[in-house]
Amino acid sequence: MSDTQLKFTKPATAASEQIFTASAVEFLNQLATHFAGEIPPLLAQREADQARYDKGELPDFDPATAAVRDSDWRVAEIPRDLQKRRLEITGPVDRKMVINALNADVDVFMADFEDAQSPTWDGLIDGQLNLRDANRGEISFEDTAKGKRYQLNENPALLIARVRGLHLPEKHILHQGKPLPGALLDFAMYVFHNHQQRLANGSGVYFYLPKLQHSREAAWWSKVFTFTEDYFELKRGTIRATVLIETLPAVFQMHEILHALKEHIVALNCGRWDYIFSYIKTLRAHADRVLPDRQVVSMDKPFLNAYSRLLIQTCHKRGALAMGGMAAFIPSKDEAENERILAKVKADKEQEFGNGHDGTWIAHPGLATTVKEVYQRYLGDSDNQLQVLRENDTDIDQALLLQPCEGERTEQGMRANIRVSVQYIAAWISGKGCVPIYGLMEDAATAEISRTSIWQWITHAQLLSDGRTVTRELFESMLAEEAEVVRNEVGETRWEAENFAPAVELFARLTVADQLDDFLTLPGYQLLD
Ligand SMILES: CC(=O)SCCNC(=O)CCNC(=O)[C@H](O)C(C)(C)COP(=O)(O)OP(=O)(O)OC[C@H]1O[C@@H](n2cnc3c(N)ncnc32)[C@H](O)[C@@H]1OP(=O)(O)O
Ligand SMILES: O=CC(=O)O
Ligand SMILES: [Mg+2]
Repeated sequence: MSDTQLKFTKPATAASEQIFTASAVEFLNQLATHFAGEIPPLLAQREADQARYDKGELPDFDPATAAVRDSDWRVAEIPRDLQKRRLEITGPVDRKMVINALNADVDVFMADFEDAQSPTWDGLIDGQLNLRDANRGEISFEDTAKGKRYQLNENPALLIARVRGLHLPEKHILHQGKPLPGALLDFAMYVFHNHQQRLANGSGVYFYLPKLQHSREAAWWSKVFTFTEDYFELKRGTIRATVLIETLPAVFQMHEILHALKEHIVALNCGRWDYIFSYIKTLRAHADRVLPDRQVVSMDKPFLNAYSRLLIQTCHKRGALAMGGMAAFIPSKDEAENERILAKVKADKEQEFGNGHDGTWIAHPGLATTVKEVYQRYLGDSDNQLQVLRENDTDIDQALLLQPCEGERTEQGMRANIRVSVQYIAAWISGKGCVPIYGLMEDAATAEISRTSIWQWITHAQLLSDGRTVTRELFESMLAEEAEVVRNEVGETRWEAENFAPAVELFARLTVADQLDDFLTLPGYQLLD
């Protein structure tokens, strides 16, 4: 410990001392020393790729790795407890949510340090403690206001932790004077505090990896996993990953990503919301591929259905599971409205299981029964649909994956994007990474679609359905009006206490900028903690 190159910028607390023990810090220091320095070049490569797309090139399959796509190989065998993942609930890592999710009628709980989690220092530490306690079966929670006690039921769901993306720094720990990559921190502490318990439970240490853009990033994770297994003298493959295919460049790299991680990977997942965001971001300079209203961009659109089918074809050929994604609807207390919501969720999940996905996501336990009925019809007694090979899907090429999405751009759609962006950014910089807004689950990925859509409409001077051109001035006048709408909706007390004014300011700045900011969470992070 004495030669650690890590410096903590926050004073220790009773909670942080349980996570940052001397041996945990030593492991983190080792990981950072070996691997943190490789992240800036990986991020620089993303920028270099983007510069080519900005000059007119389009993402495509890489001819240099044709041999990986064309040759025969399979990923390592999927561990028994990861073969049945028909329904997964996701949620941030706060204590009540963790217990409710593990008790839900689902196979897996994806505990999220990413899209659904605003990375406050205290929230991250609590999250690690909550997952440690959950793995030990020792988690409980007392809601004194409601007089309700929460504890784990028998046979809780299987826990998979999602770490932050490679772009997000952790400013409260410096390594050699620079912020540590957030992903390394989340990964290191989760492995350190849980590997023994999870092995004792007869399982392994399981992760979701978000927002990869290229197989070189998967190769980096493979090295991190291998190093970690050697460090703790764990059998190769104790650590297993599910990789989200949720960036446009990554859809052209799926075989390569599976190959780079083939000793550790078990599945790919259609992270549809970030994928749509990435479509906007990657093709920001392409005026012929501007997306319509967010509500129109659903998974039955040809470019998104092709993405789902190609992911299934790729995974099943390689012996990996193909997970579906998140329908963002959440239940309503209004009965008629709830019926409409459940019908939409059902239709969405029908398409996924009909395509051949092995499982899917829900954001709320109230959707479990509806989705269960769907997967039971497709899977019967089977754990998964690995036998669905989609070999006849020869139509999926670059043109289809990038096909422009038809649909209107409306004033109503633009105003909804504004209100959602303001409310989500306010929540995020107040420490809440996932919130219900107008009947939808909004998290970092869905909110990114709202704010980048408007940037794209302004940048490419799009026409609204009423004939008006979207300009900065139009946006600014709508923002002033919609901010007032939100202010009336949330009330003066919340407006003042929950960072709505800084949210409006940040959102306005990002939306009228000449250059598109890659992630709202990067400038947002400067306002956090
Ligand atoms: C694009 C992507 O990356 S998707 C993945 C990331 N996003 C997510 O994980 C979203 C997870 N979902 C959520 O965070 C929540 O459902 C929200 C914020 C959208 C809505 O939460 P709430 O406002 O609490 O909903 P609501 O009041 O209907 O909740 C009812 C109960 O269900 C529980 N609940 C709701 N969602 C979840 C969940 N995902 N996991 C576990 N429990 C949940 C609540 O804790 C509450 O429990 P209680 O009755 O014991 O108090
Ligand atoms: O992480 C999931 C997504 O849809 O984004
Ligand atoms: Mg995502």
